[in-house]
Amino acid sequence: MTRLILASGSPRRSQLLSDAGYRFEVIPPHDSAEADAPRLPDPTSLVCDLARRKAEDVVKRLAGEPQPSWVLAADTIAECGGQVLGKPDDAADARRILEALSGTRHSVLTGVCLWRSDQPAPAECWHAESQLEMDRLGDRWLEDYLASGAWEGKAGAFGYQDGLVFVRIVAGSESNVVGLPLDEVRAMFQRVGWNGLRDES
Ligand SMILES: Cc1cn([C@H]2C[C@H](O)[C@@H](COP(=O)(O)OP(=O)(O)OP(=O)(O)O)O2)c(=O)[nH]c1=O
Repeated sequence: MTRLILASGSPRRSQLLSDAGYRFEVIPPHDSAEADAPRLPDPTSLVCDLARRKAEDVVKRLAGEPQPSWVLAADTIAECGGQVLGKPDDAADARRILEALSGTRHSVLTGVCLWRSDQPAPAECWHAESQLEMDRLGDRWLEDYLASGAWEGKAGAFGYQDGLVFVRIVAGSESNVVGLPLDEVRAMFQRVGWNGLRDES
């Protein structure tokens, strides 16, 4: 069985893939994988490009391995009114992002890339999108949320998995919002003929 490498340092992505029953190893991409990426204006192109760069970083590190591996990478952003909102740099940036999302309908997009480490190019590179709506955030609530630090490491400065009552999904999947669209990932594995479920022989 060809092994699967999750090229991600995101605990949420590891949890989603593990809860879906897949056997995999984790090799986080280097930060440099994204460092020189162009800030593409189109959100779809941006998340696909970043997912590809993350996968490519790990594929290159596997070059000397005797057996090929499947490498899976992803990138998630929020998008509101054409503005791309990624992970906040600090509390002030988290405030800026949440104030932009407050009281709006917005999207969360995840780009996914699957690359076999002995191949010169990815087997799959695509994106999934979910639509969400967020209540208008009160100042007091916003101060408390910013002080909690729950925004750290999360695109859009919120974690849908945290059971937040102020944001709802109106279209698309929850797993896509949290960082890995599982239905599409499952279909992708079938297309490339990989079935690395833990309970398979
Ligand atoms: C919108 C949203 C994002 N997120 C997280 C998923 C991702 O971890 C993160 C988006 O940042 P990413 O840059 O996509 O991923 P990452 O830096 O966390 O990890 P890596 O690049 O190594 O794969 O935001 C949530 O946990 N909940 C949410 O509701």
